[in-house]
Amino acid sequence: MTTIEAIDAWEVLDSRGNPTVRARVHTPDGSGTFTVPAGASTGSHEAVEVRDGGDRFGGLGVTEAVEAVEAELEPAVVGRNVTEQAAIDEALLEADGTEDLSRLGANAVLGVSGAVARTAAAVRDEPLYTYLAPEEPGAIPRPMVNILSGGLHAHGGVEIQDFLVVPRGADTYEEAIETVWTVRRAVRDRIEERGVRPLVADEGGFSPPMEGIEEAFELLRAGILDAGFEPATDDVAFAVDVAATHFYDEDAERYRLETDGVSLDREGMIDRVLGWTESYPIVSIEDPLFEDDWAGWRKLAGRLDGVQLLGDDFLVTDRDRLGRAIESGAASAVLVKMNQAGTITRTLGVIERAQEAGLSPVVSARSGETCDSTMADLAVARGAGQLKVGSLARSERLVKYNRLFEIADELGPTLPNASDPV
Ligand SMILES: O=C(O)[C@@H](CO)OP(=O)(O)O
Ligand SMILES: [Mg+2]
Repeated sequence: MTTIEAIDAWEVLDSRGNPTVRARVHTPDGSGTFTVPAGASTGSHEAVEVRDGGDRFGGLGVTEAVEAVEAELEPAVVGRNVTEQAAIDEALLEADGTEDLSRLGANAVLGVSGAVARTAAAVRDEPLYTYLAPEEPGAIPRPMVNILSGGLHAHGGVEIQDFLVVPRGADTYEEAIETVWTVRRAVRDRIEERGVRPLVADEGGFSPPMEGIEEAFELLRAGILDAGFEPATDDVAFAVDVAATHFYDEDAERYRLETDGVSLDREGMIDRVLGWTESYPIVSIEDPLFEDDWAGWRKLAGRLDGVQLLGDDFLVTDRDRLGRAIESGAASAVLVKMNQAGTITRTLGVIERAQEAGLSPVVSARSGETCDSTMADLAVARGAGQLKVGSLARSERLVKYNRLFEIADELGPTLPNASDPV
């Protein structure tokens, strides 16, 4: 048994330059650190991060969350065996006392929970991806990689948040990354040819001016062809994170797609999404409808054929919402973000529940990231099959992609079968 002796926490900065929580767990046999990411296009049902308000860092400071780690969470876990992740996470939830972790903050709680997992793996002298595995770890996940960005991540531009590519024709991780790198380079060249600077958004995707949403899809298609691949579901496919909640006008019940000059009701939005899937080789579509439109999601699920319907703001890595989606058939995949759940144990529970029910878990980063690679190990440990980290640029993204190169070297580079049901 290795007991937790102490926990430290600091306010550090994330990839947007915003304050976030870093925690370190100390034991006699070693220590481990975890740094918490933060979303911009957050779902309203996710676990709540605590920010200070007031003048410090424009109200975004996390001193209260940092203090909560040392004042309330440390006493709740000191003396416990560091490998008892589930019991420790339960104690953290009890110390907070709210379902959404809004008292002490999901950023405080996850900081400790993540650092406990990392410390336990270090103490056992094993990689995190085997420590977090039930028995054997799974394969390297197939990445879906952001090429073009819009919505809240681009601070203007198209409303659709992520246009991604999925290297479905690649058999190995290395081949997948090289494929996407080539496509990204080709898209960058096309943007430059238009006399526009290829500046990147929060997740490293390009965000050139667009006259319509179709133009973004066409740019992806052209980049794939320029790179020598086929824009096709079995070669280089498309994925989209619509993040529709963030351009939905709840009062008017309309989706305002200003880039296309339209304002759509639910039926109109469903038809538009289906139109995209008919025109382009889309294999995965995330948050195409408002986060609380359960009836709309069910309807769309019934009309999509062979396209993964992925819930992010809709399911918020929450067991209950996932359970409801499974029962009602409202989604076929769940995005998994540790800080939406708030603890490692809750996150693992969501992955397990999804896998039992035949839904695909897609392990995801946040738009405000840190150079913490835990999510890469988590995805491998649980055989999640798919991973969404952002673009092949910016170090907070690359640390995850590069961690997978290391793991691939140890475990073998083969990706899960691309023809598995999406
Ligand atoms: O919507 C998403 O899937 C994520 C990552 O792309 O964004 P954010 O972290 O801002 O919620
Ligand atoms: Mg999303």
